[in-house]
Amino acid sequence: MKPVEKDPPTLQGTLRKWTNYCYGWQPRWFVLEDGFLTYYESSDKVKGGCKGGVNVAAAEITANPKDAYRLDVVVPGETHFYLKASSPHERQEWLVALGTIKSCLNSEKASQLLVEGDAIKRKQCELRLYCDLLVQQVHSIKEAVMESPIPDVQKLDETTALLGDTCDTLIRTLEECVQSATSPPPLSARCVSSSPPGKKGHVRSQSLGSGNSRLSPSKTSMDFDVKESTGAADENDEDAFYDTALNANSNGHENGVNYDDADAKRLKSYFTEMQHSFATIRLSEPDGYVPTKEFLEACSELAKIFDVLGSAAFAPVKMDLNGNIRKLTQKYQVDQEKFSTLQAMVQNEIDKKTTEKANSATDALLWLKRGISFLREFIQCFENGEENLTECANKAYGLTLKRHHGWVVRGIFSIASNAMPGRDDFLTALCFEENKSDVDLSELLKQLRRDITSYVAGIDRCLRALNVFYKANHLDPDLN
Ligand SMILES: CCCCCCCCCCCCC/C=C/[C@@H](O)[C@H](CO[C@@H]1O[C@H](CO)[C@@H](O)[C@H](O)[C@H]1O)NC(=O)CCCCCCCCCCCCCCCCC
Repeated sequence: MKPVEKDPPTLQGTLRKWTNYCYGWQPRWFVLEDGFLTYYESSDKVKGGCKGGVNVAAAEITANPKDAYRLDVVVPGETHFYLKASSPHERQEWLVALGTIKSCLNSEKASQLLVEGDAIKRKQCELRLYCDLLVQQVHSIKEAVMESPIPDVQKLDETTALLGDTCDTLIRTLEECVQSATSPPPLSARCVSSSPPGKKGHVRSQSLGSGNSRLSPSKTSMDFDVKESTGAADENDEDAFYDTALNANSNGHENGVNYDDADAKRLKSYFTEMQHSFATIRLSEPDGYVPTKEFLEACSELAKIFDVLGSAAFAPVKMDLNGNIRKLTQKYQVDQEKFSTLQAMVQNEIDKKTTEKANSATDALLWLKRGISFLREFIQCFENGEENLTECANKAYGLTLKRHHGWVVRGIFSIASNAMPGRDDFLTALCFEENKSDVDLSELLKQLRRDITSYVAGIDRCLRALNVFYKANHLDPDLN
């Protein structure tokens, strides 16, 4: 590593870069200079030209919370550099240099932080809450260490992971704060997405918490990655993980709802473009077993709604949802045939008396069920004519999740529900037409209502069947 005394900072050195599944992590020579991170085959091949590069101002830089060597430099939908330093200390140096460059480059925009809008005030509240959360989580870690001679490692792991997540969210929110101040964008403009989530290779209109993607300068001639990493981006993408793990035999379909010719002019929306939907899940007759694969696929697709809604405030919710999907996916993969239905998975734990074990499928599914019940109530409230989506979220929360949450999580919910867009922006966000401004909102709403009806019917079928099973086995305190 060679720091070069310059302002903004310059750094060069070898990092291992993820290439693909054949070649894995390969050493490459990286140069951070003039706001760009470029890489070369090796230090002695610099004259041969760089293999790729990224405009640091436009990139999200993340320190992997689980791997102390790894950092990611990502321009959402464009360039993914998954990197490993040779030591945590070296990673830190790269992070500091990249972060410093980023803030240098953005400081001109940041200096315009004079606009005192509602958005900023709300973000300030979020920041305060995240600080409280940090204090609380540090306290929990302290407790976990002190409570007995042998610290509870699992509790420690969970709390430290949460602490990392909170820090990430805090930082993202700070970035959003700066960006709201420099250019408060109308949500309808923010969520413009020409290709929807759920399709491979889609360009996320806005990744969670990445304020920068919103204001990213358009791709410059330097934002490129010479195709060394076929599929590497997908393989490292959390969403892609679920698609890949669950989707081995799945054909693309238009959310399984049959539309006749009269629907030929259907507007593209979150629902028409989704690959997996609750609407298409078929339960076994007459037992009502819920197919594991299809259910988890539909849940993964649901988690993508938070990318569409696009606020960092939804990050903890998405993370929790994906965490439970991951737990169930992992168990499913142990024996796909045996665990082809959700009930079979839970029954297996009942038989082994492990339903109450940490990370059990039973517990993960219980929380998924609660989340989906929340969604069900949220939609119901909207369908009943409530146009204020924060109200819908509050109502649904009171009916489903609130009683299971302590004050910290209630605070997180409050942030998330206040980040809900207004009705029109919400509808526009669900619309995936390229020229959203030309779309007749009432036409869109009519279509969405039809799609939502079959979506909700699918949710109801699954929830009913799962509730019967959970109730019969005394696995859900809400039902007994
Ligand atoms: C309307 C938008 C706001 C969405 C807000 C949803 C409500 C979120 C409530 C706040 C959740 C904060 C995140 C973390 C919470 C967890 O602490 C909590 C408990 O976690 C569980 O702990 C167990 C151990 O005790 C552990 O074993 C288990 O694995 C773990 O999960 N988790 C929860 O409360 C679950 C929350 C899931 C919420 C999913 C909501 C999905 C609904 C999406 C609504 C989108 C609205 C647009 C709809 C458009 C039409 C499709």
